[in-house]
Amino acid sequence: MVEAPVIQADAPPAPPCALVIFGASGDLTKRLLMPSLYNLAHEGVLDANFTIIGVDRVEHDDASFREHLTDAVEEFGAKSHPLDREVWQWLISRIGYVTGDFDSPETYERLKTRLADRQGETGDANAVFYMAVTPRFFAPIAEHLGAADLLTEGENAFRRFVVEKPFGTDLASAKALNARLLAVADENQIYRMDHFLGKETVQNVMALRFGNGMFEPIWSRGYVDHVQITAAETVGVEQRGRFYDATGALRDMVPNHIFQLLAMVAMEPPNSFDADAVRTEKSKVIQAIRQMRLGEAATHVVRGQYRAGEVLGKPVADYREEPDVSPESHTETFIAMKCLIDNWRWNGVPFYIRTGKALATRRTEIAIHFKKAPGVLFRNDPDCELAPNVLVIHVQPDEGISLRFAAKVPGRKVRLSEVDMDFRYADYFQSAPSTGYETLIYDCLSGDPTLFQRADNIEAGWAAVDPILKAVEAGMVDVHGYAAGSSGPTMADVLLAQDGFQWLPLERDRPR
Ligand SMILES: NC(=O)C1=CN([C@@H]2O[C@H](COP(=O)(O)OP(=O)(O)OC[C@H]3O[C@@H](n4cnc5c(N)ncnc54)[C@H](OP(=O)(O)O)[C@@H]3O)[C@@H](O)[C@H]2O)C=CC1
Ligand SMILES: O=C1O[C@H](COP(=O)(O)O)[C@@H](O)[C@H](O)[C@H]1O
Repeated sequence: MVEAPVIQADAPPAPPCALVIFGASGDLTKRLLMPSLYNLAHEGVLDANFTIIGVDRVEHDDASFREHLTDAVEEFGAKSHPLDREVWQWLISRIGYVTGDFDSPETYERLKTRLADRQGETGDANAVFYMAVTPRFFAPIAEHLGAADLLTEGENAFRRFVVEKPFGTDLASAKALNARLLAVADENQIYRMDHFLGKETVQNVMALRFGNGMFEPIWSRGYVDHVQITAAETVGVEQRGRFYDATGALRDMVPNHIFQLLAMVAMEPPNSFDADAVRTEKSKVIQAIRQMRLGEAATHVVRGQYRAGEVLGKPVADYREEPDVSPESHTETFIAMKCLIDNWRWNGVPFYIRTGKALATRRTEIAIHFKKAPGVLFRNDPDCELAPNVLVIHVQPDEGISLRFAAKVPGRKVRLSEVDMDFRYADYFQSAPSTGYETLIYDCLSGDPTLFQRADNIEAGWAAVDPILKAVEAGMVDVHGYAAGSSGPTMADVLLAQDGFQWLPLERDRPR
């Protein structure tokens, strides 16, 4: 094996372990997992006895798999910094491969032999099994691992597995999947991935709320008017038409990513950063999202589908002409909805959500709109219209936090204007190149499940979404066309207008 290069890390190395990747020849491994592992190696936080074992039906031996990965990493770069050959050699020398079918017990016997050989060489029996596979294999692979006795933990050896998304397609299927996984492993061995939780700004919500004295006292229905959560993408469905047309924006984004953002903003302070303390608070708030009655979905939910248009100067086809999408498709590529949270803190405060593809700009943000100040002093002055204060957490791109408030325009007459106080991560901190998976992989290797979804988090998300899925199935929520490159269907504006609000514009400058 190649010796570890000396690189500065701000965290201790994760314990030694074999990372077994099912789906090792697939897209996720190539595009995100390997670049992330490279970045972790570059940071110096992988143990000298760290090993990767790929499992896939695509024929490879160790050498040809290493070559395949080297080509892939060259192709994608190490996600924003030039490849350091020394680090890559260090990592690649720890990679092996098992060819096999996920449905065949022999695959797991070969894997077992491989893990036993590694244990003989290194004295370490830790293993993490990463399911970078299509969801129909999540439960079967876990069951095969259980049957092959690969999930039994020793006194000094952990056995964990990571499950990718999507986790179920509704509440019933998510429960069924949880039941099958929990039949072969304990909850603390299961790491359900939600890559939004790996985003630095999402994690920063807890620092903002609980590490400062000034925000939490005003973080409730007494001061907050409403909250807007946006996850706008410029990309269309690209090559994922088959998956996306059967899924839609609601299932793809809301019960997982968007509700995780909502939970970060709306949960009660946990009594520690212990994983279960945090995840219990998240579950509580997601469970408190009011479940819509069938008829309510028509007024609280807007679905959209993109039509031909132009995004960032490039033509985009009508969604129904995208590869592997039905020409009659009614699947939504955009969804906006109003959520109410039935708890003491948030009673009566609407949380508006919108997410969609082929929109004018890429922007993920959480905007807390505060109640207006009493207008007594300025009530007769047309130059002094009071606007609400808005705190925006910019999740991506250009991560940061900004606060909008009113200031006097210089001059003899009193006039008010809105100004922004703006914190940008990039101005203060140097961040390491990242795919977004590094923190999550490191945490899983280190045994910290805080940023992974517990079974009850997932089920709570689906429970809030299920009534909407039923209303859609019953044909009660139409799908409205919107031009690619726009801000979504106009009905999304109506959704807020009927409550007297407006979305923050998707296309707006953030002054420096
Ligand atoms: N790709 C991405 O950017 C992202 C993916 N994900 C999730 O990651 C997971 C994997 O996605 P992705 O990498 O795109 O999928 P891929 O289809 O690219 O990769 C899956 C791999 O598993 C192999 N495979 C399929 N069936 C078997 C079998 N019976 N036995 C052995 N090997 C088999 C496939 O081989 P073959 O090609 O021959 O079928 C392929 O190499 C999914 O859950 C997805 O939702 C999540 C976020 C982003
Ligand atoms: O999980 C998914 O997320 C991406 C958006 O993630 P981001 O990190 O690029 O913002 C989305 O495009 C995809 O449809 C969905 O499956």
